Amino acid sequence: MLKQPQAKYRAFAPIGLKDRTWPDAVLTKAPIWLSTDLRDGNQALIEPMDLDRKLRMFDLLVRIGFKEIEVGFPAASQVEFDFLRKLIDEERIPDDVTIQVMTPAREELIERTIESLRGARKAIVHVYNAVAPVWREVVFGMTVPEVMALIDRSVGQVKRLTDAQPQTEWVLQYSPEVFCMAELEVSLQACETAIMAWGAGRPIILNLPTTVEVSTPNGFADQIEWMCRRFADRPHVVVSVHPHNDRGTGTASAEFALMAGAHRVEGCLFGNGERTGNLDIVNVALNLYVQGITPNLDFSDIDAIRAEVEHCNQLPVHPRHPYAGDLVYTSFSGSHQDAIKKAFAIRKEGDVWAIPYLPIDPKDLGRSYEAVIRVNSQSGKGGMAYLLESEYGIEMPRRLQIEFMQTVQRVMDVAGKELSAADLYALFEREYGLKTVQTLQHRVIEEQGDGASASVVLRGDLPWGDEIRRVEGRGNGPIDAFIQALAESTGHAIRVIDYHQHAIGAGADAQAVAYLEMRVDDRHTLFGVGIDPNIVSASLKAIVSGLARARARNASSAQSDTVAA
Ligand SMILES: CC(=O)SCCNC(=O)CCNC(=O)[C@H](O)C(C)(C)COP(=O)(O)OP(=O)(O)OC[C@H]1O[C@@H](n2cnc3c(N)ncnc32)[C@H](O)[C@@H]1OP(=O)(O)O
Ligand SMILES: CC(C)C(=O)C(=O)O
Repeated sequence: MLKQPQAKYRAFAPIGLKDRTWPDAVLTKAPIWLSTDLRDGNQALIEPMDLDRKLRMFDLLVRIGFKEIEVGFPAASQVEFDFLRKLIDEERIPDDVTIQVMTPAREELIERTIESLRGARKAIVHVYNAVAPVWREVVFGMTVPEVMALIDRSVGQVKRLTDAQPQTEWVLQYSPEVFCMAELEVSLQACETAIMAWGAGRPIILNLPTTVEVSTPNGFADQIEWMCRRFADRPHVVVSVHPHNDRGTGTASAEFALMAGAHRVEGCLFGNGERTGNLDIVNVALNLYVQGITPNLDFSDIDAIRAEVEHCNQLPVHPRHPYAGDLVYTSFSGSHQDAIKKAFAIRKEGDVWAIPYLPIDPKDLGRSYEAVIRVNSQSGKGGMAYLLESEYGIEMPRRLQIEFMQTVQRVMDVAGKELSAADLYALFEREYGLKTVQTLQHRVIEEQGDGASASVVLRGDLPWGDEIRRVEGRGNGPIDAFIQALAESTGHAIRVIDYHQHAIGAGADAQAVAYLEMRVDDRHTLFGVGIDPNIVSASLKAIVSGLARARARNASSAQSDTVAA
């Protein structure tokens, strides 16, 4: 790269619209959308769509709800021509959908284009020619008056030919190509020439492209506001924009242009198109949606739409693509997961959407919450707890989350890869001995005391190493009684610090899960977890689980003492 890029590149000269109003405008409704997937998108593919893929794309666009679809460049090739004929001859175009076709301002191509539309109910003929200085001078070798004469001649020809096919309802679209790099007066003159040649008062779309994006989006917005002012009082003129994405700001250009007064937006699904692509219509439409504006396009099953587009274009959509990528609803980082989990926990059906880090409810686009949180080495307890709760119904108390996360982190540091909900549950089962702690055969006998001092006696068979010990204890409840029994039988002193319990599942399959934080032998503070269909058994298992973990810690510290010695 150059140390002095100014020697090679020139900054975009601001147009200096001092009384601009667009920055204060607020979007309140969706624009008219035109999909150019079958034209600008198609012309940029490594392998342009064949007939079958074109038909699939057309049907998809209709299903999504596009009312204006640019179906191709019929003079460019036989496939394009045949595709258009198929749509018309087989009456595949719904009554509320208007097709658009594109042609350069060249006599023989205009003729074939109008010919290709014979029998169409309604059609937009899209004529374009470049108006910016470099194109005028280098590509066409034309002066400004010569460019205007070309427009006048070409649009005049379109008018004559379309007048001769009165069974079709015709609209002209004129695009001053590379509008964004042209002098505004020249673009205006080009548009006025097209209007006059078509017939003042007849419906016309003036389509203003950033054929190659060259400025920050505010520059484009100034240009659009300048143009819109000139057409403000002409109801038959629709001002359209056609942004590309060379600077990565196609979406912003479209949105600012709408704020600046444009009525219509052209683009492609997921931003396919020349070079860095056309404007991504899905992006702009869903940006409106999350502002509470109906976009008039339906992306309820965005994954199916994406798969169909990937098939037609033979190009993948990036996993981080706005709204549609595989990873865009997934949080890996701990603090994000924590915030999402907390917000989901208090959210009620019908609430306004206010989930941190998730600008849209994935369910509105047919995505599930399953992939919202994924756990890797960047994650914290919130994400881990969310997965265990959403997939296994485990509602860990906060201090247990902190404790178990240390185990998760140790495993993660070694494995270095993502842990699924199933991996986490397997780890949880192992850590708290959920499979190994056996059901304790027990009986609880309530003793009637003098009112305030009622107590219970618990008798049970405790699996202890290879033997089964008969234990008995008395306390103010089954947990207390069991702790007394354990102290007598095993010598371990246990004090319960905290206790949580809830049900998992419902009906006959319901299980109780108990989480007990305990102090064992005045040495270890830790949790035990027990799951059992019986509430008391779940608690007793939790105590055994905690005691087993404390004894394992004793054993491993004894081992390291031996090694150290
Ligand atoms: C910004 C855009 O996306 S514009 C859309 C561009 N899309 C396409 O080009 C896809 C389909 N195109 C094609 O199949 C072919 O290019 C065709 C059939 C249209 C024309 O093919 P060819 O006649 O071989 O010409 P070629 O492709 O080389 O185009 C260049 C010629 O067209 C002229 N031209 C380019 N754009 C225009 C225009 N809008 N109006 C009039 N003439 C134009 C050029 O000046 C050049 O003319 P020259 O040969 O006299 O110097
Ligand atoms: C609108 C047309 C001419 C176009 O595709 C462009 O300028 O990018």
